[in-house]
Amino acid sequence: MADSAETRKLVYLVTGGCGFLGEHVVRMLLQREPRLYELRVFDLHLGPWLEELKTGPVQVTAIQGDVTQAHEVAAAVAGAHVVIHTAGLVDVFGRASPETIYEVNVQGTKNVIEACVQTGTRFLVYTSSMEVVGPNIKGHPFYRGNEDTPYEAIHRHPYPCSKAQAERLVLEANGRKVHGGLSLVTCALRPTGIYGEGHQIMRDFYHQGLRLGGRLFRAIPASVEHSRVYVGNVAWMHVLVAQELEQRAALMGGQVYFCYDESPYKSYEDFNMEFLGPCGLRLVDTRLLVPYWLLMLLATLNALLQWLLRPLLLYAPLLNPYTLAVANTTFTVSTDKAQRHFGYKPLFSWEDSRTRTIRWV
Ligand SMILES: NC(=O)C1=CN([C@@H]2O[C@H](COP(=O)(O)OP(=O)(O)OC[C@H]3O[C@@H](n4cnc5c(N)ncnc54)[C@H](O)[C@@H]3O)[C@@H](O)[C@H]2O)C=CC1
Ligand SMILES: CC(C)CCC[C@@H](C)[C@H]1CC[C@H]2[C@@H]3[C@H](O)CC4=CC(=O)CC[C@]4(C)[C@H]3CC[C@]12C
Repeated sequence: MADSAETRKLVYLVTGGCGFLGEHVVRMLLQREPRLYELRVFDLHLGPWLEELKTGPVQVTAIQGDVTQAHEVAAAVAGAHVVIHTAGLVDVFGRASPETIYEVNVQGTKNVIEACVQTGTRFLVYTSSMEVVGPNIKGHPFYRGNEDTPYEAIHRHPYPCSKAQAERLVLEANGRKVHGGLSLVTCALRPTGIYGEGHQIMRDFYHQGLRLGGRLFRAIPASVEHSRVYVGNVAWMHVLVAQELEQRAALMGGQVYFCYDESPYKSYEDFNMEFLGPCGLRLVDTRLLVPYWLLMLLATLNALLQWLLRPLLLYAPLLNPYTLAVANTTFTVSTDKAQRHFGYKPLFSWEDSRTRTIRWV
């Protein structure tokens, strides 16, 4: 049957395979891709958990490498059937310079595309982001939007700019001839804010709550809604896309898909409380709101301090003018494009996603 050695013939490469999302993609592939023969996990920093995967029926090859180094990427891609490119520098806090963000997110993606072309790899799945669309610099709400909803996608921050540029490169590469004469088939997935096991910001909020005696203060009005998506479902969508891209190349090639599931639309803080509440934290009197002008003042102060302290130390708190604007702008998606195009249905229900995340926090 599907698990026999003859049916195992595909080689997958996951870049960023040791990150928050990447690890879930790696584990999902091992569980849900019966044709897998070899799984290459490429990352700047390899996780020790990879060792335990090396004893199974699939050959798991850990590759320590840098996507900004074209030769390292080409060596890892050579001979792979599918590349899932999740590696990226996720930084909206000013930890890395704009140049580094572009180098990793844009040049790194160029290197992955060129490696596919040079080595004859035909299928490329790119992890983009909702941030490619918005919220935009004008703070326009995006309410229950889909992939075709008109929206002024204008950005200034290096992270969304770099993701948008990289996504464009990936989509434009669809149809390019690869070594051997066949065509490259690409598509991009746009997760909204991902949560689940391994979500560091959730842990940061938890520890902050503990420091404040088990309380968190509401900063964003409950009416500002965000779409959030469970990491297991994002990973599942990547695996499904990778599996279906060959059969449905004409339909899916060059397309973008929002990543969605049944997680409820809520404000960023109310959503986090779904997990932090059962872990013993409470949101102080839900009618009391930290005034917006005070948040803006603090965010601006943080940005100023970051700039002043830069020569001495890295000061990169969660609150800055950009994160405040994102948290304070409604961004919700409502779409069934992934279901129509490749039969996606969330693998994990909201209850299941919630339970797993609470257990992890
Ligand atoms: N976390 C979120 O809410 C969202 C994330 N995304 C995208 O999903 C992808 C994965 O993000 P996360 O798992 O959250 O981030 P992460 O930081 O946990 O994972 C990224 C991985 O890429 C690796 N990496 C970074 N620079 C590299 C380089 N130069 N060469 C090789 N590997 C490198 C890191 O070591 C890390 O393991 C990113 O492309 C991000 O833009 C999209 C939407 C939402
Ligand atoms: C009390 C403060 C105002 C709360 C700050 C919360 C912020 C740290 C987070 C609010 C929204 C988050 C972003 C959003 O989920 C979309 C994202 C998509 C990505 O591709 C990367 C991560 C992120 C930018 C995410 C980052 C943290 C927030 C800004």
